[in-house]
Amino acid sequence: MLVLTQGDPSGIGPEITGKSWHALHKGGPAFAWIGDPGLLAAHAPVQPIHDLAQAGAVFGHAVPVLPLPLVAPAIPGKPDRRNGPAILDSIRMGVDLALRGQASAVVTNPISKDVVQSADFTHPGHTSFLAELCGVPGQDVMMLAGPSLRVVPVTVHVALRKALDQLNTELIVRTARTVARGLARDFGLLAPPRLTVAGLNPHAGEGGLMGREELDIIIPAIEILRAEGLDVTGPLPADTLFTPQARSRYDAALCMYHDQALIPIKTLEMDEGVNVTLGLPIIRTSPDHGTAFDIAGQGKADPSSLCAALHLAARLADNRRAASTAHPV
Ligand SMILES: NC(=O)C1=CN([C@@H]2O[C@H](COP(=O)(O)OP(=O)(O)OC[C@H]3O[C@@H](n4cnc5c(N)ncnc54)[C@H](O)[C@@H]3O)[C@@H](O)[C@H]2O)C=CC1
Ligand SMILES: NCC(=O)COP(=O)(O)O
Repeated sequence: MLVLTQGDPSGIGPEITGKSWHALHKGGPAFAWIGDPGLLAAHAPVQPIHDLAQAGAVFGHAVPVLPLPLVAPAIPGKPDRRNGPAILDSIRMGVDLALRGQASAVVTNPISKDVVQSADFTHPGHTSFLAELCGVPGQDVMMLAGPSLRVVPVTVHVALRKALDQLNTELIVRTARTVARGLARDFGLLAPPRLTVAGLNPHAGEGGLMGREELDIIIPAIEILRAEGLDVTGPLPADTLFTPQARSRYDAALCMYHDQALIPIKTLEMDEGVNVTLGLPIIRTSPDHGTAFDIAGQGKADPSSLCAALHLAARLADNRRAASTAHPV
């Protein structure tokens, strides 16, 4: 059974959850929602449950809901910081159920990073928060996966200036190892994963003429990874890395900063793109888009990416279970 967090209650999460249930309630994958039942009731039939084990019997006729009431009314398009703790509690509860083996995976609805910030919560999104909750801080890797492209931002939610300072050989090596393992174990790639690494500078630095990061940081990382037996190409100029021909030559592209990775996947596969967190002891996926406050409450939200996230979570969980049965740790 998958668990789905409520996300920001003023965004499109409730609407796309209801639409996803309508699309999936006959054939699955089945999920239980962790949130305020009243929030979802406008979009689908709901049935509160007290134990996740009850969810399977409910999913065919209603969304099973593990109730987590909001403190402030959820007004579409008008996020309210008072609901921040409930948004975070939904994520905590989902992770806890997955860590205890009761949920097969956690799927998260979008949150506004800004709305949940407080003295106690300074994560720039789910990804590093999930790693902390799972007891593996710093081991999280963000991947955006679609039918024809998988991208991994090596530096993530940080100002571009700071991203350049954060980039180092060790970070690229560590990220690539996690990606290779995730592709083999969770995505079930049968052949050794083919990774490619984007350059940072125009024309991948043009031999140092347009920047030295390729020579000083990226090439040394690629050499370490190749010495470990990984299939890694690069650094390749980012401007031609996402053409159809180029995409056919790799299983995942490591990108040096957030937008280098997310612009191509959202342009090519906004509807089917899924955000996956690698490096965790649990499976977590999410739609690739955000809270879409601008259209919340208008009935216009497209549930495709959430449906894709639910399908992918179920597939990754099956693959990981099969891999752990074949190679018990
Ligand atoms: N996984 C997560 O929790 C994510 C959260 N965010 C957060 O979401 C908030 C808004 O971010 P934006 O950059 O505005 O991105 P956004 O993805 O929320 O919206 C960008 C544009 O795409 C449209 N859009 C997004 N999803 C759609 C859907 N399912 N159906 C139809 N149209 C859709 C929106 O209406 C908007 O015009 C920010 O606070 C950001 O941090 C952004 C990405 C992922
Ligand atoms: N740009 C991706 C994004 O904002 C999702 O981040 P996270 O909440 O999954 O860490």
